[in-house]
Amino acid sequence: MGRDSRLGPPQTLHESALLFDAESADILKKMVGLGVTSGQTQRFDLRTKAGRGKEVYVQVVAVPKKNDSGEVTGFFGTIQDISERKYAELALHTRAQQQLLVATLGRLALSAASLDEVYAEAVSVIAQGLSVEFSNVLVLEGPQKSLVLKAGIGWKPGWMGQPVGDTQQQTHTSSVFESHEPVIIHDFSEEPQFIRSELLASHGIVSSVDVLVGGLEKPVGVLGAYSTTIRHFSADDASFLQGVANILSAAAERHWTNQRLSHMALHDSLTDLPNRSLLTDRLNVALSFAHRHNQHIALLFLDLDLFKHVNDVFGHAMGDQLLKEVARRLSGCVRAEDTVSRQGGDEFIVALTGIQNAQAASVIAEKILTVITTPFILEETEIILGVSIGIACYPRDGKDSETLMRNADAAMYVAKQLGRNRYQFYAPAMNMQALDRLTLESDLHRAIERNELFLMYQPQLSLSTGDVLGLEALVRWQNPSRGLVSPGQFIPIAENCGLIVPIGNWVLETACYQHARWVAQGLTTGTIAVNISAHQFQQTNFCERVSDVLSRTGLQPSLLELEVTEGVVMQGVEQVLYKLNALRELGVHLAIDDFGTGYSSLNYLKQFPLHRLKIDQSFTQQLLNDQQSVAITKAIIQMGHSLGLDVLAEGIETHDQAVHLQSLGCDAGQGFLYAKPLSVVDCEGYLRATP
Ligand SMILES: Nc1nc2c(ncn2[C@@H]2O[C@@H]3COP(=O)(O)O[C@H]4[C@@H](O)[C@H](n5cnc6c(=O)[nH]c(N)nc65)O[C@@H]4COP(=O)(O)O[C@H]3[C@H]2O)c(=O)[nH]1
Repeated sequence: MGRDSRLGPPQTLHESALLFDAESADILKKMVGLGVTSGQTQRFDLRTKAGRGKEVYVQVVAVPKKNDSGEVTGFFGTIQDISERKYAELALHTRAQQQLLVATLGRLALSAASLDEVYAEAVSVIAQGLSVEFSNVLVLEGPQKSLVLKAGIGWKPGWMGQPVGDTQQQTHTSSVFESHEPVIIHDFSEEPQFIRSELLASHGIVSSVDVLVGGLEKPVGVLGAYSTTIRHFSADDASFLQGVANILSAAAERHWTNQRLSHMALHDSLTDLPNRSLLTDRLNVALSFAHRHNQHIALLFLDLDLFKHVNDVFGHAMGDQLLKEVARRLSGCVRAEDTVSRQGGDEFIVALTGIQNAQAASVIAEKILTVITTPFILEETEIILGVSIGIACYPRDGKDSETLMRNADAAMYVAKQLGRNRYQFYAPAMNMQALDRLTLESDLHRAIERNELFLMYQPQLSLSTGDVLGLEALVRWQNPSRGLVSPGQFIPIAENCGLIVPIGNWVLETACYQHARWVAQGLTTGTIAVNISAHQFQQTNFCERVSDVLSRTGLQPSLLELEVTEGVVMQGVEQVLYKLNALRELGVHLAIDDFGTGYSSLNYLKQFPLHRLKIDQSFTQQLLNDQQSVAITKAIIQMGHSLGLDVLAEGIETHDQAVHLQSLGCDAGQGFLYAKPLSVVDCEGYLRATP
């Protein structure tokens, strides 16, 4: 203050005013003036600067001295230092303000649409709460763990969104990451151990306080307040800042959790590809865009061929790995704006947007066929896959996502029917086929109870002696409105809808019963072969059922031959082996049907207790004009013999085929050359006529 205290108490208003700075002196004079006119005692607080700039608060009480006529002639009074109380009051006020700010930020953090909004509010809260010119939120981003200026107050334009450092540099922020404690710097020039970042240096920052914005798995970043003049940030300042940081870390966690949840809701958890609902969303957006801009969209429905075998033979873990790899390869076939999605199982949908014409889709389909048929190497095992692709195009094949998906699916089904590993564009007739499939399925449900199924029997002969070695039972369905339906038509449908089990059981029982009768009549000593489908074979009580049928029909077990396809025995080798052994114990014969068309591994075949390999009729029929078929047939016969098995060729239609097969060493045959599948009556006649 501007008066020497050795002079004693001030005697005049002027002397009193010298105690204060100009602003407070002015207030003093005004208040005393008010006392003169009102004649009232004046009581007021003044703030002024003491030595070294420290602020001092005083309370002034000025009591007017009056003469006999009541006029104010002077003042006496007191000036009391109330700084301590005032500072305490101010601190309380600041805390209350800060709490209010934190509470407001907390509320905003709950309702904000984005994290950026919360960050922006946080820096303004810091600036207000600590009365600083500079504040910021630095967020850790990217693999390099850069600290990016996400929000700030006071910084020059151009810095926002920029990386301003990382956790590796020896700065005060890296120290925050290391210690997880607030770092307060009163004066950077006195803390040479910290490199001042370019951001701080270019703004002339002298003092700082920084705290960590923590996170459950990793820190979010740092929050800081800065001053260009020396400022002694207190522990209270740091704890206010930490309060703000805690709100940010909770908001960031909540934001990431929401992001994760919505990602999970829209993506397939195994491959991370978009799922059906994200695909539908994107497709709807793309459809309205294509509508406005006269563009085409193609939807490719993909189903992996024989993927189930991979799961069965190599296990689900390998199946999962394979699906991930398939997803990766598919994503590599399309542009970023296209969508590859997994529908579940081994089904994928690829949506190609903004294509010039429908034919452009065939280029991608070819690409997909190439990448999927390129062998996959997983855990040193080579796996070969195929894929059937159905293509539906907007606007030609459908105007909405649902129709396009349905039609692409129908086209995929046709691609599968046509022999797999190919693509097929949708045609309106395909939906009729799908409808037909459905009505066929519902008719098939009633086929057994309405006695519409019956069996035909096809003789199997020794190629060298011409003796009848046995018969193969082949099911037929005589439907009143459809007429005679071939098994090629209804067996795959029965397999898909589970009806194959009751149908298969009926066939087994009927064939065994019929054969036992023929044996009893002395008409045959050969076997009866019955086709067993995968579902039937997989039933846990399959062996008991066979044994039960044998004892009920009285058929000798060695006269029953069960024909299973390669696919059936390649499903879960351990279990199959157990079942096949149990069947052998019963005394039943086992044959592998359609051999050469599947994926048998010789290693497994060696372990199975088999009696016969049946060469698929496709090889027999190509025998005379295709060298490759000759080579395969020869190899199958040699392999069968080396495993001690009997080999039978299916579909022999000509004498030349029979001679050729015999020359290759084939043991037995069946086909139209000898006899077509025969009704019970015709078969009886055939057996009687055969010596
Ligand atoms: N082109 C030609 N074909 C010949 C010749 N000789 C026989 N075939 C036909 O070839 C098929 C042989 O049966 P598959 O390979 O077991 O193939 C069977 C079998 O996989 C399945 N199937 C038939 N009956 C049953 C059954 O009771 N249960 C199960 N699960 N499947 C059955 O349906 C398939 C087709 O049966 P089908 O239509 O009866 O057709 C039979 C038979 O009629 C020939 O010389 N030339």
